[in-house]
Amino acid sequence: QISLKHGSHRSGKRTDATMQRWREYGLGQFIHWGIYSIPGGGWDGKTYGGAAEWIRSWSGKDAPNDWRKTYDNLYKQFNPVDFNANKWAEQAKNMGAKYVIFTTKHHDGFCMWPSKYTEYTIANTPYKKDIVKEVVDAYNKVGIDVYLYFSVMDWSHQGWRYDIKSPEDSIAFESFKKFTRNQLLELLTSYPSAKGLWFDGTWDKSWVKQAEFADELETEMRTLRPGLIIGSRFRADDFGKRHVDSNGVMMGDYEQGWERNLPNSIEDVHGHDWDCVMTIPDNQWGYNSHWKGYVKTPYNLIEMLVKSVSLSGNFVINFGPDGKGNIRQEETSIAKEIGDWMKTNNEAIYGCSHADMKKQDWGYFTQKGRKLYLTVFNRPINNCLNVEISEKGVKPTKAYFLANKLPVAIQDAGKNKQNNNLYNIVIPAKYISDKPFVIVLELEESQTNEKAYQQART
Ligand SMILES: Cc1ccc([C@@H]2N[C@@H](C)[C@@H](O)[C@H]2O)cc1
Repeated sequence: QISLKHGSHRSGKRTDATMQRWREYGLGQFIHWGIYSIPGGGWDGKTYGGAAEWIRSWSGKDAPNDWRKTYDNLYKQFNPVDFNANKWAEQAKNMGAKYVIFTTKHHDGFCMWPSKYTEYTIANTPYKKDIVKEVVDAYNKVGIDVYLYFSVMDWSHQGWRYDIKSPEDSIAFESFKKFTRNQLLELLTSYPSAKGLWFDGTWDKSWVKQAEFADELETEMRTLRPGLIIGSRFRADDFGKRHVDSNGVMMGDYEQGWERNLPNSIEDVHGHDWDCVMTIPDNQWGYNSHWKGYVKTPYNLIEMLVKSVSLSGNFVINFGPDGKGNIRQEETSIAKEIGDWMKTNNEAIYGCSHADMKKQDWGYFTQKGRKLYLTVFNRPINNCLNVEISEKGVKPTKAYFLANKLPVAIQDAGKNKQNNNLYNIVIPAKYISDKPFVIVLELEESQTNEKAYQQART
């Protein structure tokens, strides 16, 4: 055990109601929207390869000439006339999202709210209005909780440094730390209904060296907003360790490392709360006019959602509106397909978590109380869903389609070598589905188990 002043201040999951609400979300929406959405990954008719929200950092042959100057003046033309936060919120509601993570400030430093601490904000654009407020109000109105994405790394600020290598650097970075604290407190006081902060841009050596400052700032924010939810990506410990401290204990309230990635087993989760944030194309968060490579289908995303919940995590799908405030057609149709699926099957998602069941090839288990939800992606040729119950004295008593409650047969398939009970859940051959479907399996303590309990009691 290494003694740490600025490591994790809590081991194990948070047990308060606010965190339980977070745990039950299942599905979230990420929105990356900012000045980078105007170029959309290209300029002067030429498109570039990297992630569109990083276009300010491109240079040389990878960017138009005189690019930095052009980029830093883009805000003067930012006027998203098609933006309608209520339309976005409605679409997210219909998709089945329970929370949204919205980019208040990405790495380029442009603020989508009228921050008092810099001129580089929405207030100084033709649009003028407070976009963060419009998003917070519209999403809250339809019952979707709002989380604010904030990039600590801020390329536009004079005091930002990648590393601190000289007295000048440390003086400059002190001004940057003050600025960062001011903006975070400003966000928390301006948008009191925001439930949490989703931090990014915290890998720079300069920031990793700020264990004490970041720890005190996190405490200050949690004091200002009791119940505030902050992930593992905000700060580093005394020795620069991030996400988990030098004793291997996670910092923050949930693991934020699953970016464009998913755990493969419950062991990978290490008992933490976690979210996976996922792009629809391979690796574009901000609007890119030319999606290159594979674009995930609604069913790829639904499988990732069900897999996330089956491993007790939340799944967050990213949308990148364009410079005029439109959500692109590909994202709209994906939101619709997922929403249609969720309307029928959301009972297998909301409030569900990992079931201590052996993973089967046909799909995933999620669980809520004594109900198991079997979401089938790979229907077996013989229509038998194998289920193996290791918990002694527990047996399935009822099985039915979630969609229409029609019963499904349960076959006792004996025991395996490990003496676990095997069952086949038999899908009627005539049942046809071109979409993943859910079967509910109700479990009960079997009589033998209760009898044993009775004997023990007399
Ligand atoms: C190497 C790398 C740094 C930052 C990112 C940012 N995190 C995502 C949530 C997006 O904001 C992306 O720009 C992605 C990859």
